Amino acid sequence: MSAAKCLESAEDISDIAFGFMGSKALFSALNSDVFSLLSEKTLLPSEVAEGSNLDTERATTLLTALTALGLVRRDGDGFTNSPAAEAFLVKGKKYDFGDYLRFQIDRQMYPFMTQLNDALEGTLEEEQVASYEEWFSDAQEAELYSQSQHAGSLGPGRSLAKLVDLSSVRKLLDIGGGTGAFSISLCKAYPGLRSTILDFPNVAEVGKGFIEAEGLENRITYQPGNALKDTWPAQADAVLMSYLFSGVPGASIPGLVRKSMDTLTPGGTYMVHDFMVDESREGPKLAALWQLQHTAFNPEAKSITSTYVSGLMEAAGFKDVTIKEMIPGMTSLVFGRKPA
Ligand SMILES: Nc1ncnc2c1ncn2[C@@H]1O[C@H](CSCC[C@H]([NH3+])C(=O)O)[C@@H](O)[C@H]1O
Repeated sequence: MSAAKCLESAEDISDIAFGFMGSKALFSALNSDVFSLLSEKTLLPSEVAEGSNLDTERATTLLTALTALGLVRRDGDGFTNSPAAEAFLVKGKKYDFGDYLRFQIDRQMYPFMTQLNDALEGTLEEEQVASYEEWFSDAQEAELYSQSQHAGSLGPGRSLAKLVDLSSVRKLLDIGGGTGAFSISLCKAYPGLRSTILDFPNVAEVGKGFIEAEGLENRITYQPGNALKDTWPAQADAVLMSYLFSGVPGASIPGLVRKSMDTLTPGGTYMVHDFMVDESREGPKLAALWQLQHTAFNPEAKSITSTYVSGLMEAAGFKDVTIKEMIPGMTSLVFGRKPA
């Protein structure tokens, strides 16, 4: 349960209202490679300017903002990375997620937020409503999104492999599986596993590259298509839907749960991973905000709770339905078993 913060002051409101300036400072610094330049050293603004596409005056302005945000810190006359920036924003570091922020968040999610008001009021123009199908019919958009999503999902895929025992599963169906990050992590953890990914054709093209790079092309294959319209591969002993519910119209979710029940072999496992808020609707904050973000381009999206998902699964006949937190403060996993 997340107890929501209850604000008292005007400054608290300003922090939210002006938060977008901080987001942009972070994205601009990533685009200009500032954190990589400052990695394990202290530089003057002129030296940052020299190593980037900034000039000294503007490098000073940006470094000052980054310092005020705590992403960077002063060190004598110069600037250096905070421990968080050093660990998570420097290119090539093990836990670097800078490209995910730069590509998916800054270039794709941020612009969608400018249409949130219209989305909430139901006045979005037809062409602003971006089902993933239309959005990803543009190969470049599909690539930009999927490349960064891939990096973000490999870790959660490893967590899933530990949370659910898939040792007796032979055939996984990864619906909306994207570039296969979950399938790759699960196949690495379970040598007897094979996966079929159902996703749009342009996503499949990007995914094939990742799968070949892992040498898993014999175990992970694509069936390109639309999960809401096209036939699914018959008979799987596990079905996974990770971040599918947040991208489809809310009204289609119950049908996806029932269809998973029909597709699974007896004893099969169904897993749903997504942004889910608590039943109390107090948070977690990032789950609630991500649901709002999805509404900006998919106004028919539903703000789901984990108990809504577990209820649908139980109504469809799933047993031993279990809820676990996956990405702390952000996503949940609900899984259950089809009776043998
Ligand atoms: N109707 C649909 N049919 C097939 N795939 C879809 C549909 N709607 C959304 N998707 C895909 O769902 C994915 C959401 S992103 C999540 C990718 C992956 N499951 C992961 O967790 O990393 C994108 O790759 C979309 O193309």
